[in-house]
Amino acid sequence: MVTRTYDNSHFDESTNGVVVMVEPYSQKEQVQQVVYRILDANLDRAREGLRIIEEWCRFGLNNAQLSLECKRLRQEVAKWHTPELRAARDTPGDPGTELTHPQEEERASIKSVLQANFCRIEEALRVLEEYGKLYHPTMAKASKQMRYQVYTLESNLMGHQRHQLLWRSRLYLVTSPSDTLLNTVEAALKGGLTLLQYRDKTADDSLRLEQARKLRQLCHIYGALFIVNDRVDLALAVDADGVHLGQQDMSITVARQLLGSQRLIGLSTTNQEEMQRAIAENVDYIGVGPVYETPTKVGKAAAGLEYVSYAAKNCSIPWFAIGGIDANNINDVIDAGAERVAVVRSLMQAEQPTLVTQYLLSQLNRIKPEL
Ligand SMILES: Cc1ncc(COP(=O)(O)OP(=O)(O)O)c(N)n1
Ligand SMILES: Cc1ncsc1CCOP(=O)(O)O
Ligand SMILES: [Mg+2]
Repeated sequence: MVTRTYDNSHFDESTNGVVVMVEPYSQKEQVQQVVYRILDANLDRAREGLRIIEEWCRFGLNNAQLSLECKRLRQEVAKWHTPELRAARDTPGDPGTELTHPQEEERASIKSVLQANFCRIEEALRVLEEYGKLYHPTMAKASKQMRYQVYTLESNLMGHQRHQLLWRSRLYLVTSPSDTLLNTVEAALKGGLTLLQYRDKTADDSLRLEQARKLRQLCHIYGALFIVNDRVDLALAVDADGVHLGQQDMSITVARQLLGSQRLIGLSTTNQEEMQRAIAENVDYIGVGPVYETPTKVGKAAAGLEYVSYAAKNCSIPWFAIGGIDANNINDVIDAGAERVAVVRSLMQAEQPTLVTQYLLSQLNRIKPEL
């Protein structure tokens, strides 16, 4: 009887404790076995993660192109999962099956599910690349290539999600400095807000960074988009969904170079020429206003409801009417053609931001509920 074991002594109950001839694994074979187990586990991990992403692309987004890319990657991973690697599996002897982190048991949103699984796939592919070098150099190379393809998939998918949510968003809250900043924003998010801009023109950078981080986290939990006003560096530092720029801020070309194609760039416009230029520059959305004069933007002349009507007829990208809009006049702005509005005071100074959010949204949703 030849029994393989990891150590050199072996007690076999079937022979009543009589030590039988054991042919131990050589050290080289033992190491090989461990490498095979690592490869087996990580091939599984990468494939499972890809399947989770694929399900969202297919059923959540109905996106054939993204689904196909997941499937292709999954099949490429499966190609490397040979019977010899599968044979090395030892689930009962794997101490890792019991280990979970509390964060794995709870996810705040689809975005968190996707991000956690992208991390999982990328880690698994990195492991396959390193340990694959001990197995098959071609596998190591293929794993590296797949990891870069997964980064691209992640960037495309996250960009797609952002754009979809932007198009669906009808109400945009632009913040102003407030002692109750986080509470007010959270109340609006509870009311259904899906788009937030952090705007503070006076705070110093350390406070801006701290507040932007907290707001980004809050938006993440509620599945809302988080945009930073004026500052591309701050947007990148907190991994925001995008930036909002004015006509006097950094150029769109430079901002796009810094932010890439998957993050959002919004631009303020006050007239037809600025709107046409913004569209030509491929911004993702524009602000249209100020519709009314407003103390939030002192000294800026109103563009009026005429400009709102022009936007309704001529703007091919999402646009948000902004400036002096509140619960009393929102229907005039809607009647002029607006489907989306941005507000500061109406929500930041509201006693009940959740209710005001719900009311503004209910008015905007009256027009085309399917947006
Ligand atoms: C949605 C939206 N529209 C317009 C503005 C104004 O931007 P800008 O002209 O750069 O002025 P500041 O906000 O920087 O004072 C905006 N912030 N958001
Ligand atoms: C930032 C900005 N840009 C054009 S109007 C405006 C401020 C809008 O603030 P409010 O909603 O309080 O009138
Ligand atoms: Mg600005």
